Amino acid sequence: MDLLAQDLQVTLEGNHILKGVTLEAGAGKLVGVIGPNGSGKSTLLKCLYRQLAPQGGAVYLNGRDLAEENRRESAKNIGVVAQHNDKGFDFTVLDMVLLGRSPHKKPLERDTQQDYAIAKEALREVGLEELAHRSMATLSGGERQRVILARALAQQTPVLILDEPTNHLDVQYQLQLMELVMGLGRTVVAALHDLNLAAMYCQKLCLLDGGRVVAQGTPEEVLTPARIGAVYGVGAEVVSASDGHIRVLFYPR
Ligand SMILES: Nc1ncnc2c1ncn2[C@@H]1O[C@H](COP(=O)(O)OP(=O)(O)OP(=O)(O)O)[C@@H](O)[C@H]1O
Repeated sequence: MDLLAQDLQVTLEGNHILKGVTLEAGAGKLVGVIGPNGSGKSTLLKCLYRQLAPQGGAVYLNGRDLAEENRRESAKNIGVVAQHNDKGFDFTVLDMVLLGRSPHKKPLERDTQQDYAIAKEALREVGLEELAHRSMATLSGGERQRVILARALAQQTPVLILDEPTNHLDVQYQLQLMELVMGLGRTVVAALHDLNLAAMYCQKLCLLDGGRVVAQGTPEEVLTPARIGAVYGVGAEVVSASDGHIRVLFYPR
């Protein structure tokens, strides 16, 4: 599915946070949203998954304005891994992942064998099938993050919105998660702090600064030393790695 955010304007408590942000994620593409702290990445993502209604502009899914769809319909199309996953400590891991099935069911409808099979498969994909019956309260931060991804996978949506999905993950799981997400063939928009993960896995990057898009394009087009210096205030060197992707080295100024 094709996702288009067009000219989004968001003002929160009198502060103009998004100032005309346009972002397009073509079907099956992995698009990274990057930018310094406070640049508006989470705010943009919240508009995409409808936690926030922009004061101006609109979000279109395959050309249809999301604001005109009911939320249940949107939840069948858009899965989310948000930044603060501090709810649901009373749940087991499997129950948490089964919640991903709820947009596909009627209110109070019981989970079917198929729901269980989908939830278990999602747990297997994130490497946590052995923790299915553990309480969420006993998990490490990284394990919890992977459960939340499994819940979004179990939702089986064509679009995934991920807000710093590699938060809390060690380097092995960071790479595993990005490989998994890339291999899904779904439309993914992910806010990422790690510019090297962004360069390795995203087909397209959207760089935000002060609530505006300052560059959009391939990692090679967006991640230039001059632009990184201007936006992040650090020295940077961009090198070609043996895997064919660029990497950025950082230096204090
Ligand atoms: N509810 C709110 N009321 C007022 N200001 C807000 C609100 N939510 C966010 N902001 C402000 O909007 C700006 C953008 O925040 P946002 O969380 O989108 O940035 P971000 O790029 O995701 O940052 P980070 O990398 O630190 O997670 C920040 O200055 C933040 O303080």
